[in-house]
Formats: sequence, C-alpha cells, structure tokens
Amino acid sequence: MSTTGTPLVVGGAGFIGSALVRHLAAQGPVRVLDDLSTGRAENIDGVDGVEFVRGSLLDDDVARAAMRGASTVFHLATLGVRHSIHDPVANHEVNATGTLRLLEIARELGTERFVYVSTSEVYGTAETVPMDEDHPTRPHTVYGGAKLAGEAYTRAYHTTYGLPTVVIRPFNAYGPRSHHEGDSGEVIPKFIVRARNGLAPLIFGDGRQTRDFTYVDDSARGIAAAGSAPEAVGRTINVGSGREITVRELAELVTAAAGRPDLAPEYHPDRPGDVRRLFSDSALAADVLGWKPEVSLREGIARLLEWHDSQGTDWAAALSEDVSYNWKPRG
Ligand SMILES: Nc1nc2c(ncn2[C@@H]2O[C@H](COP(=O)(O)OP(=O)(O)O[C@H]3O[C@H](CO)[C@@H](O)[C@H](O)[C@@H]3O)[C@@H](O)[C@H]2O)c(=O)[nH]1
Repeated sequence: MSTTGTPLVVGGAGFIGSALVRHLAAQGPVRVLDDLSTGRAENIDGVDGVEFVRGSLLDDDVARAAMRGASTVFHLATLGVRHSIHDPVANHEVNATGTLRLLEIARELGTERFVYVSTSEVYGTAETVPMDEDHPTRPHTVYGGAKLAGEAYTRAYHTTYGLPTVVIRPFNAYGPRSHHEGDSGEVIPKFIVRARNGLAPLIFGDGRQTRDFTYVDDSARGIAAAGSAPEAVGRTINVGSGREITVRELAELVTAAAGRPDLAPEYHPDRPGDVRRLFSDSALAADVLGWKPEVSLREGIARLLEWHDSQGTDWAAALSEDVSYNWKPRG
C-alpha cells in the first residue's frame, strides 16, 4: 500500500480540527474533509498546503476518495450535545455510525493510523478526581453515548483487525475560532461576547460546576502527537490541562480580562445533561505522547481576546448570532 504521507483531518474546518490543521500544515500538506454543517471554511482559509474537500463522511464514496493515499486519519467530525438533545438518532448516525463507516474504509485501505477524537463527555460527571482513563464512563447525553460508541468501535478495529487506532479524549477546548454561537457554543466565548456587549455572564445552575479548560493549540498538539507516537496505538488518552475551575471563578476571570469586573453573573436553571465536575488526569498523555499543556487559562483568555481584536470582531453581530441552545444547522 503506497501512501503519500499526507494526513487527513475529517472535521478539519471545525474548532479543534482547524487548530490541528494549522499545526500539521506547518510540517507539510494536509487534506481536510468537512461538510461545513457546523464548521466554517474561513477557519482554514489562507493556511498554506491545505487541500479542502467538502462532503459528508456518511457518503462512503466521498470518504473513501478523501482517505485514499492518506497516511494518518484524524477524525474530529462531530455534531455536539445540543444537537443530540434535539435529534438523537441523527446524532448517533454521525457520531457512532459515521465513525464505524470511516473505520471500515480505513481497514479496506490499510490506513497507517486512525486517531479518533472523542470527548471528556463520555465520562459523565466525575466520581473521583482527577479523572484518569479508567474512570467509569457514564455519559449524561446521547452525544456522550454516541461518542462512546465511536470509541468502542475504534478500539474494536484495533483488537479485531489490528488497525493502528488511538482514541483521544479532549477536555473543554477554548481559544481562537471557538464558537460563541449555536450548538458548539462554549462558555468562555459566550462570556466574552456578553462582556464585550456590556452584558453579565449567564450561568446555568449554581456556577459551582467545574471544568478543565484546555487551550486549543495545546489540545491540537496532543492530537497531532497521537498520529505518530509509537506507544499510542491501541490506547485511550485524556488531553486536558489538569486544572479544575468553577464556572463562577471562570466568569470572574473572563470579565476581569475583558475589563468589565463590574459585571456580576446572572443565574439561570440547570441545563439538561450538564455534568457537575470534569477534571483530567493527563499523566498518560505525558508518558505516551510526551504531552504537557503549555498555556495557562489566564494567558489563553488573553490570547483569545487579542485574536478577536486582530479579527475586528463585530460584537453586536456576535451577540445576535448567539442562538443559545436552540440548535439549528447553518445555511
Ligand atoms: N465531513 C463531515 N463533517 C462533519 C459532519 N458532521 C459534522 N462535521 C464537521 O465536523 C466539525 C466538528 O467541529 P466542531 O463542531 O467545531 O467541534 P469542536 O468544537 O472542535 O469539538 C471537538 O472537541 C470537543 C472537545 O472539546 C469534543 O467534545 C467534540 O467531539 C469534538 O471532537 C465541523 O467542522 C463540522 O462541520 C459530517 O457528517 N461529515
């Protein structure tokens, strides 16, 4: 089987996907397959050496053509938590069945390595902290369940067929190109957009829930390392900063960084499916991938604000794009 050595990033126009594409493109050509259902072409516009293929991973012919000749396949295409609440069966179709279809094509083509980017949502809420990879997986949402099924298939293709696979579980990623709108909209970008509009951060629940926020370039470095580290094959590996922070503390950090420490949070009822606590033990990533987070939360938030300044973000428009949690596909 001859390969060009070109990596393929499925979901490469998404938030983490586009950070990974930038990282890989610094070393050589990269191919991207994305249907732009939630991703944006502009996330990878102007990155040298990127070959972009628009198409659905559920179309076997499209996926096979994109995967042919690719040495490593990084699979980050996904539809997220809110989508799964509104359309659970379609969510399973992309996250679970879609992953199985890609694995089957990888087996057929003899792909050298298949890296499945899962999510810390497979754990459900932390029962013990920090959470290593042996922590029970009791997802709260169909999204977490479907991603866990995708993981199980990925591991099974290693044990059954010897396909060299790796599963990565990123904890909450944030940074440039993060979504403030729609389904994948995350808490840090949402707080920033509100603060820039002079509005208080909205907190769902009591704000004592915790997360482990990881700067997206750190997440991307860990995922890239999974594509080459010899010891990674057959493993499931957390990529999280290993710092736990409450959403209340986060609101303070963001409003202070945005120059609006006067904006006290507004509290709203819990959202369905939200987990209480997430906090990564990333010792395995250090051992197997040689990975360590490099960017502190304070620094990462500052970089995200600088990135917005460099983009000249229209804050009023950004606020009106915030459809909060009424998921609908764009376009
Ligand atoms: N080709 C193809 N692409 C798809 C499909 N469905 C979705 N995509 C693309 O898959 C990408 C997913 O990217 P995002 O929605 O930006 O996800 P993310 O924020 O990077 O989330 C990732 O990290 C989370 C952890 O922080 C994970 O929870 C999540 O699963 C995902 O890997 C988007 O560009 C979207 O267009 C499909 O059927 N086919």
